[in-house]
Amino acid sequence: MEIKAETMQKSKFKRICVFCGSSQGKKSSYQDAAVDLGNELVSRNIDLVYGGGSIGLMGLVSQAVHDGGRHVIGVIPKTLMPKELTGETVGEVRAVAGMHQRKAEMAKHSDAFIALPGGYGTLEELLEVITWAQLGIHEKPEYAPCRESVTSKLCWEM
Ligand SMILES: C/C(=C\CNc1ncnc2c1ncn2[C@@H]1O[C@H](COP(=O)(O)O)[C@@H](O)[C@H]1O)CO
Repeated sequence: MEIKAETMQKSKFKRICVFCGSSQGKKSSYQDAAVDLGNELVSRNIDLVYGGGSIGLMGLVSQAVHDGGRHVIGVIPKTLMPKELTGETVGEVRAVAGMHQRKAEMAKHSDAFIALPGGYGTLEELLEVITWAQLGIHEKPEYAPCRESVTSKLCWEM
């Protein structure tokens, strides 16, 4: 299934959850995609929900959304804070007890999910929300970029 930007109405989503890597990845296009997506959310007046980390692609997308003046909610397990949070935090940080609560909290506060490049953690998070949709637990859409770069023309496929 492919959903083009033209079909995504500006006001359809208030908050989107972004799953992405805790590292920056091997290609600079991944980092570009994270910043571009952050800027795209800002241009559409969409707030961000994410895993709360300041490292990797998570750090880049959250910084872009925060810099653009949109609200950022980061949901992070207390035990992961020393590992995934370095330096200053952006936006609102919600500390939770564990990984399951993190995913539930991120899903609760989001109208849709987008996955950028990442590792096993990103894959796990995306697959979980897809399977929740399959089970009828939610009806929120999931998108993953169909290209390395999600620059001006947003083009998603799942
Ligand atoms: C549910 C549990 C383990 C399953 N593994 C993960 N579940 C949810 N999120 C995870 C898991 N492993 C890592 N993460 C987080 O994903 C983010 C991106 O990680 P990536 O590997 O760089 O893509 C990062 O915030 C990880 O913390 C435990 O019961």
